[in-house]
Amino acid sequence: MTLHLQSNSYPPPFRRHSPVPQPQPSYVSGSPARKLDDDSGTDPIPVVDLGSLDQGELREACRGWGLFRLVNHGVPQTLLTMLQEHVGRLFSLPFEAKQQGLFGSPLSYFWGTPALTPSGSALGMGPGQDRINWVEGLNAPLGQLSQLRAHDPLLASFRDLLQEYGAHLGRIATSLFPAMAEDLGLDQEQKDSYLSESTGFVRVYRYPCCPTGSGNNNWGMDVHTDSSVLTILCQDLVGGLEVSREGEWIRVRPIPGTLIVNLGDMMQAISNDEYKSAIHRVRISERHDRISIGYFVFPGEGVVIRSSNYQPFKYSEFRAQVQMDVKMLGFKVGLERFKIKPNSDDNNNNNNNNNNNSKGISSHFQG
Ligand SMILES: O=C(O)CCC(=O)C(=O)O
Ligand SMILES: [Fe+2]
Repeated sequence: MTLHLQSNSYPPPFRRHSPVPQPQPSYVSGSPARKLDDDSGTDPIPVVDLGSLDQGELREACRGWGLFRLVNHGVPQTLLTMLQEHVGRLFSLPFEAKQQGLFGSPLSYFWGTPALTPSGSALGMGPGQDRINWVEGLNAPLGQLSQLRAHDPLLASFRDLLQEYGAHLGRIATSLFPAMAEDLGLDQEQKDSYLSESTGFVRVYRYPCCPTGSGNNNWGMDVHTDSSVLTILCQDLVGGLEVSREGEWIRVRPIPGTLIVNLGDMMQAISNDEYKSAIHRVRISERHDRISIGYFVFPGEGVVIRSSNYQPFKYSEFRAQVQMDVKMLGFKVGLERFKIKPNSDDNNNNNNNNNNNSKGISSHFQG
């Protein structure tokens, strides 16, 4: 009975590939760690300690990687564990119920692609996008969570956990950003407006396992950059996140109790390309479903980003352009659309139609 229910929890294309699901690995730190993705226990990902922020380390990580591991972040381990377990329970509910709006506004359920419209529904696939991503998710705008009519205790406790988690992540983002702004020499107005806690949202994901893993060029999430200023990820022990560095794919190993911060496109633009928007992807596990929780934060509503490599633009314009590209071309062109190109008409005109040859690496986006 339980197994029957669990296998029906998957979106149909994932079912025939999903063997009897394996038990979810526990996220509990301090318990004998099941290092599912690990053989050596270390990786080269830079570490930043939020408890005693070292400007030099932060600077190196932002300039060289666009991604780092955050320790001493102050989010209680019990909260991380409870949220992970809760997310696992929500995704094990029957697929049809999830698809038919079981969770209710402002939560929205999606699968097959992380590219969503601003209201949170999956964006239709464009011409080049015939492959689905092996993922299902729930989008949760933190500012609207109080509107959630939690008729079910499972939903009510999910909302409470998300609110508590969101407050912590807002604290982390607003502690990290001023240090980055300082390093970049931003003025006070830019420091105050380029990251706005009120824009934060959370996405929770389940990546179903697949016996062939990513062997058939099937990805949990295809190679992409995030559109955010900052993204902060909490992953379980299954692993699969990979970041590109100097042309090499590097595994971002799951280490209990740590979070992963990655810089998004808005941060790259704000920094005039001094910082990198991390290019990353998610590999599918052959044996275990994977749960992860992403927090995304953006510039304030209506704020114009100014930097010498880019035309002045608002995040809302960037997002609209990305949506159009994904729909029309099947992939995200991203920052290239807004880049000022020397000796091109773009400098005198708008450049929105001129970059169809510059295929972005990203097929997906957040926002
Ligand atoms: O699940 C992960 O580890 C990464 C998710 C991700 O890249 C995204 O949501 O943009
Ligand atoms: Fe991402």
